[in-house]
Amino acid sequence: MTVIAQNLVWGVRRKTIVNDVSLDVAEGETLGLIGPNGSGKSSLLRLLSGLKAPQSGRVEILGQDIAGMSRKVMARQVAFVQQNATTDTIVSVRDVVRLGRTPHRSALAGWTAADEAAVSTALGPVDMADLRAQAWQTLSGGERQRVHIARALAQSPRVMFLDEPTNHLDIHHQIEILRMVRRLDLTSIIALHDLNLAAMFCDRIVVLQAGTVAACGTPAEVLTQTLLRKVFRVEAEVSFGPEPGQPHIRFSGV
Ligand SMILES: Nc1ncnc2c1ncn2[C@@H]1O[C@H](COP(=O)(O)OP(=O)(O)OP(=O)(O)O)[C@@H](O)[C@H]1O
Repeated sequence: MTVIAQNLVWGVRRKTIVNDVSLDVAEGETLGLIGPNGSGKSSLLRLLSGLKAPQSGRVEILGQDIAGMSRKVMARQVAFVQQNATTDTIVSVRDVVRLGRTPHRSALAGWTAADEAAVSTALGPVDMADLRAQAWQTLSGGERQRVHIARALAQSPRVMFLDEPTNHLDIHHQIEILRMVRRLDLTSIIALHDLNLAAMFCDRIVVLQAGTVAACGTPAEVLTQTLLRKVFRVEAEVSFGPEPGQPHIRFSGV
C-alpha cells in the first residue's frame, strides 16, 4: 500500500472532526473522497499530507510513518493541491510552477535543465503553456486552479492529494484534469463534490459523514440510492451505461 491511515482522530476543543478514520490506497490508485459540506474531507487530507498532526492514529506513506519524516523528504514524494490556495506577491505563472521544484533543489545548486523540463512538462496538461509569462494575480479562478495543479505536477510527486481540484473549472477542464490525474503514474486522493465525476474517474471512493467513514468501495458499490439518501439527503436514480462498474446518478427534483 502507498498510503495507509490508521484510526486517525483530530478535532478542535471538544469537537471531533475526523473520527477514527482508517483507509489504504494502493500504488497507482485514484481514491475519491466524498461527503457533505463539513464532513471532514479537507481536514482528513491535511492529516494525510502531514499538514496537521492527528491527536491519535498514524499515517504511513511509501512505507514510512510521516510523523518522523522531514518536510523536505515529504515534499519530494507528496504534492497537495489545496482549495483556494493564493499568493500575495506579484509573480508569473511560470514562477508559481517553478516553486514546485523547491524540494528537489539543494541550496547551492542552480536551476537545472531537469528543473526547466519539469516546469514545461507540467504546464502542458493543464493548458497553461501559452500563459506562462502572465501575472498570476491577473488569472481567472479556473486558470489559477490549473496553475496550482501544474505546480504540484512540477514537484514530480509519487502521491498527490487534491482538495476539490475541479472547483472553478469549466466542464472541459474538469474532465481533462481528472483524466490527466488518473493517467499519471502516481497515487492520488481527491476530494470531490461532483458524484458523477467521482464515479467516472475514481477506482474507489471513501464516503465521509460527520468525520467517520460511512462507506468505502468501488463507485458501483458505494453510490447507491440508499447511501445518497442517507448521507447526502437527496433522492436519485442510479443507472449503468456502457461503462461497466460506472454508475450514473440522476438527481430527482423535489
Ligand atoms: N481549525 C478549525 N477550527 C474549528 N473548526 C474547524 C477547523 N477546521 C475545520 N473545522 C470544522 O470541521 C468541519 C469539517 O471541515 P472540513 O473543511 O474538513 O470539511 P469538508 O468536508 O472539507 O467541507 P466542504 O465540503 O464544505 O469543503 C467543519 O464543520 C469545519 O467548520
